[in-house]
Amino acid sequence: MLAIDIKNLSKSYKIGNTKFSVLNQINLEVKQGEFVAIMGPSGSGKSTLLQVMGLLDTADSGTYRLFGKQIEKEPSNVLSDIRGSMIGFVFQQFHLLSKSNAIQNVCLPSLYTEINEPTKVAEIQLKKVGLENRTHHTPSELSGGQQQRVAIARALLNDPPIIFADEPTGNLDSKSKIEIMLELKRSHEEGKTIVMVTHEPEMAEYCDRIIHVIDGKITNEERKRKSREIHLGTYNILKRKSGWNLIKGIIKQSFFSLTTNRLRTFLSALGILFGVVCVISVMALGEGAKKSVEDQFSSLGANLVIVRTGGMRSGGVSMEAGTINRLDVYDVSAVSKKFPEVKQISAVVNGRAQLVYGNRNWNSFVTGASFNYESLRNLEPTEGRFFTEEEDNKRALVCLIGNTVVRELFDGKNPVGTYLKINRISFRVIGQLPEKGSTGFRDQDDVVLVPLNTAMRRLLNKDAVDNLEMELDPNESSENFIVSIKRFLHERHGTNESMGNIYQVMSMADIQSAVSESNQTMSTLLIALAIVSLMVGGIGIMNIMLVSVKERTKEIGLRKALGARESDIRIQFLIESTLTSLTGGIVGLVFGILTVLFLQEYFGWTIVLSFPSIGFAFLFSISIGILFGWWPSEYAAKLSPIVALRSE
Ligand SMILES: Nc1ncnc2c1ncn2[C@@H]1O[C@H](COP(=O)(O)OP(=O)(O)OP(=O)(O)O)[C@@H](O)[C@H]1O
Repeated sequence: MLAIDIKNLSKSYKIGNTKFSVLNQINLEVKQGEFVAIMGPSGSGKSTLLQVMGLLDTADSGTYRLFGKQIEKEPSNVLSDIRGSMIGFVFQQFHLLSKSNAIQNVCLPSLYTEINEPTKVAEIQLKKVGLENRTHHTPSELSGGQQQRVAIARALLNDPPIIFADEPTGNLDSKSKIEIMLELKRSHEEGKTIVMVTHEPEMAEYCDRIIHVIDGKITNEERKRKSREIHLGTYNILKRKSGWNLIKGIIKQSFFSLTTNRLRTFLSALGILFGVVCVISVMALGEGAKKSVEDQFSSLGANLVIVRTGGMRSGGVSMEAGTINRLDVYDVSAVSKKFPEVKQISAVVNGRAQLVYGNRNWNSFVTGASFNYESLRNLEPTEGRFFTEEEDNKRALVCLIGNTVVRELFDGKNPVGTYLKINRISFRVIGQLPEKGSTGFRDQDDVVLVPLNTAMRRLLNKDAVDNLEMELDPNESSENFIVSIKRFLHERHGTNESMGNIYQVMSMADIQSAVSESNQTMSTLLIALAIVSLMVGGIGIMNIMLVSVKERTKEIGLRKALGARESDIRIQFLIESTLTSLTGGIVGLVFGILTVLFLQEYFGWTIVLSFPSIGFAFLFSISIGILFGWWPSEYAAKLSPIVALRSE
């Protein structure tokens, strides 16, 4: 069986609309075990012929059998597998990976082809080429001759039956040229078929046979010596690596490539990092805002509805809310009777008063309400007790005070049992109200609470009440209730809608859902912005990946020459972009959590860090890596091996 059997092979290159014929009806036979040199003037087509024979390029017409296997119609994956298992390449420019050391470079083919104990084989090959003391040197730490010897060791790793060498001595000094030729000769003596392109007659002298090519045609042949006849029979093709074994190797390579280019990796991960910090913070703040709104409203009381007297038009003049009080204490029983859905109700009066304790003064807000105000407004005292119905009926001089008043007048000490002057009247403090916080425009803890009748008759001198506050059955629609109660109050007080918005009714549940809705809109908007920033980060990754593909085009060509399939290259670049965005995602996650904790600690903002938001940011960053890495990976995968190897 012939090693190479070429019949009527032609190839042309197209530049613009013009076709240039490079190989013209080539017929060539190379026996197993031959050492053949191809010579000819520059531009005659020697390298093109070698590349077609090495399956790095394809011919336009003609037939080609390599060790009996018909090549022309094979798909690119099969060609990759044949290159990986049957062919060794030695190039003029060595094509070593600059960041990998000698042993790593020699082992590279084992990434794609199943080779037994590749490191051991690599060490043996490096020893054979006299580099046993240079195994951990990178190409920049080796001479040109030594680099080419590493490349020869690499070409021999998979023990291929044939080696294609394109000007292997072209870049070397005369001493190194001889060393390299001796290495090739040794391989030849070990049974390899070698086809070498050279323009140096001295180098061709090492070969058995010289083929002269001029203008894409074989013009003549010279036989230097008789070749040893070798018959390998059917060559036992090495298997391509597959499954986890293959992926594991590619992941290792990706890690290596990312860690040897740390700055580039860091810069491309930066966009994702900021994006994830934004997503985490915005989601935590959004959830926090939602929670604080819920807390605020639940502290106001369950399903609370407040009726207050609004403005009224008098002779065409609109008057301010609360100008005319039409509500009275009798409305309480009337409403309870009329509306069974009202579970409890209290009349409320408000005013301001001067408080004096010892030599301290404080102007505060006074509220008068019924004894059931405790359950209506969730006001269970933190110290002492609430006033009773009896105390309300007797207009007792007792009060409960809010936290701000306790702080201003009592230095935060328990005030229960002391006497406090409210508008010069002495009241006994019977309880301290729970903390309610600020609603934004009013400090709800700056308050003194007294029984309704005490407030109306002894403190504020009011006949009318300011508000009716009630708890509505949660199963009732507050919308219908608001309409009914307004109508009822108009009827009771002889007023009507045309007189103005006399009764203003607020349902806390409605207000809460309105506030939550606007919060939701705000956080959706912010999340959208954060996602846009992640996208921008993704575009950053894509740009850097594209630059990286361009920069590493030769490396891609080399990997393909050594047996990498399109899918292997695609996976490698996809893993690189995904690992980059994942790194950004993980670091962003840590910074995001720290940012959120910082905001909570120093600004006192309510923050809710939820696992779904962390998971979302994490998964999103991986997806960005895959999404934006796809195009550069596809571009790299589709590069033709020879175009990639020849790129500048
Ligand atoms: N990708 C390409 N596109 C267009 N023309 C090409 C391409 N590659 C090679 N050529 C042309 O094909 C011809 C043969 O090139 P090839 O590299 O095979 O020649 P060679 O004999 O090896 O030359 P040298 O000894 O200078 O390397 C040259 O004229 C070259 O310009």
